[in-house]
Amino acid sequence: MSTIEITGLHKSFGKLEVLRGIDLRVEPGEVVCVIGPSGSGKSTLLRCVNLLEEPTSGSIRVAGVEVTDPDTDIDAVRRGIGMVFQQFNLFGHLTVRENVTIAQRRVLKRGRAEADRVAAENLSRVGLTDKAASYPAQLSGGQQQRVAIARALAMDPKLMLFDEPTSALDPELVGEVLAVMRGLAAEGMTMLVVTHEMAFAREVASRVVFMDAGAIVEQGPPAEVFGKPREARTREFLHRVLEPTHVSETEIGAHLTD
Ligand SMILES: Nc1ncnc2c1ncn2[C@@H]1O[C@H](COP(=O)(O)OP(=O)(O)OP(=O)(O)O)[C@@H](O)[C@H]1O
Repeated sequence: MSTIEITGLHKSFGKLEVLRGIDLRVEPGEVVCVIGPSGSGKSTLLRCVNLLEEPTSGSIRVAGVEVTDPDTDIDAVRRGIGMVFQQFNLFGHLTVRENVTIAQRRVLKRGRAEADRVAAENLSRVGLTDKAASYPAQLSGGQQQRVAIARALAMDPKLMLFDEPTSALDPELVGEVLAVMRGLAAEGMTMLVVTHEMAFAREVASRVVFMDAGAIVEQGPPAEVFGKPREARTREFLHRVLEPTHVSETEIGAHLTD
């Protein structure tokens, strides 16, 4: 049974058709990285998986449960999914430890001692044992995002969704978050990751999915998608994001005399 099975997914916002028939499966233990131009629908796809957006049509099964079925207990489905967003969304008035324990206590009804133990375990996993008593404002962006990952992990997710988790970070802090994600991938966590970090996708993904204009244009192992892209649109995108832009003097000249 696939962890995620998306079939014929369409999503429109008014007249704007953002997802135009997505078919995608994520198998247990896979790390699937979704890449593509800005506005191609990557975040919307991720948000449909746990019904943060309501699909216009199509089917989404998470661990065999149809999330679009009105009878599905969506909160129960969400409990099995760890979400990590671009923004860390930590509570500023709570310590790091409290940020990692609050949902465990309220949602999973764990007692304080058990929640603290799980928090300590997961803060250690993301390398932040010494920050448990700090407040978010005392941490760097990279550390705050690692707290957000520890918070998600503390809920024992079966699957994790990452929506551009490093986009809000200064470049020197990106590596520490990617290192934590790399560690999770190595542990066999099932991950669906929307990312602009091509090096991460290339090294860590079991499969790379290239989206453009609301559709999956091509997908495959990173060596194939990055090394020998089949579709012209994939090649153009990769050329644009991987190559430094060179504008020759002739091109500048041509532009000026237009
Ligand atoms: N709630 C919304 N209401 C209206 N339009 C929306 C909404 N959410 C997204 N869109 C539009 O849907 C399109 C796809 O957005 P989405 O965020 O999924 O793209 P993306 O590929 O993740 O882009 P980026 O890489 O820039 O984050 C965009 O044109 C966006 O403006």
